[in-house]
Amino acid sequence: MDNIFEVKDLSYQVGEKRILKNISLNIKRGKYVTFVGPSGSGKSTLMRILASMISASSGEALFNGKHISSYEPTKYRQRVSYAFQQPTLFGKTIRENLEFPYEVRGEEFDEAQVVKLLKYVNLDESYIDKSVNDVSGGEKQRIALLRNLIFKPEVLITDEVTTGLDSDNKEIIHSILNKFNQDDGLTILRVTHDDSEIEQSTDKITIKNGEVI
Ligand SMILES: Nc1ncnc2c1ncn2[C@@H]1O[C@H](COP(=O)(O)OP(=O)(O)OP(=O)(O)O)[C@@H](O)[C@H]1O
Repeated sequence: MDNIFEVKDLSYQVGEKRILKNISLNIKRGKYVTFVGPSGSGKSTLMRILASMISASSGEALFNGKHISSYEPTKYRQRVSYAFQQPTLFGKTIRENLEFPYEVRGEEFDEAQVVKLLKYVNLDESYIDKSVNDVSGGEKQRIALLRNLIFKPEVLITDEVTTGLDSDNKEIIHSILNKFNQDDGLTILRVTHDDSEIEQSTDKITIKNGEVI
C-alpha cells in the first residue's frame, strides 16, 4: 500500500508557542487512523495542516507525494474533506446544503443519489425539504457528513464528530464511515476522545504535547 500522507519533521509555531514539534508520520491509503491524546496536545492543529487550512511553520507535509501547498486549495479540499465537531448547516433548508456540493462542481443536483445517501444515515427523503432549524444535533451531524461524502473525497478528516451525540447517532455515524472506508477505500483520519472509539481502533497515533509518541 502506498502513502497518501507523508509528514516529515513538521513543526507549527504561533509566536513563541511551539504547538507541533518535529512530527514525522506516514498514513497509508485506505487506512482508518485514530488520533488520540490529551486536550490541547495539537491534534486539531495537525488535522488543519493536513486539510490545507493552515500551513506548517517548518518541515514537510506531502499528499500523494507532493507538497500540500502545491495544490490549488479549493481542489485540494474536494480531495481532503474536513468534518467538524460543530457542523454548520447554512441557508434555510437541508436541500440547499445537499445541493451545494453539486453547485461548486457545476453539476446538476442528483436527487435520487442524495435520497440513497440519506438512507445510509437513517434519514428518509422527507428530510430534503426540512428546515435546517427542524433537525436535531445528531441529524445535523449526519447531514453535514453526507455533504462531505456526496462526491467521494480521497480522505475524510473527522474531528470529534461524535462528541456529545447519543449512542444511536454514534452508531449510525460509525456505520457510514466504516462503509465508505471498507467499500470505497476512503482514507479516514479521526480525532476522538471517545473511549469506545479508541478501544475499537486498530490504527492509533498518540499526540502528546505537540509530539508523536
Ligand atoms: N492560532 C493559534 N494561536 C495560539 N495558540 C493556538 C493556535 N492554534 C492552536 N493553539 C493552541 O495550540 C494547542 C493545541 O491545540 P489543538 O486544538 O490542536 O489541540 P487538540 O489536541 O486538538 O485539543 P482538543 O482535544 O481539546 O481538541 C492548544 O494549547 C491551543 O490553544
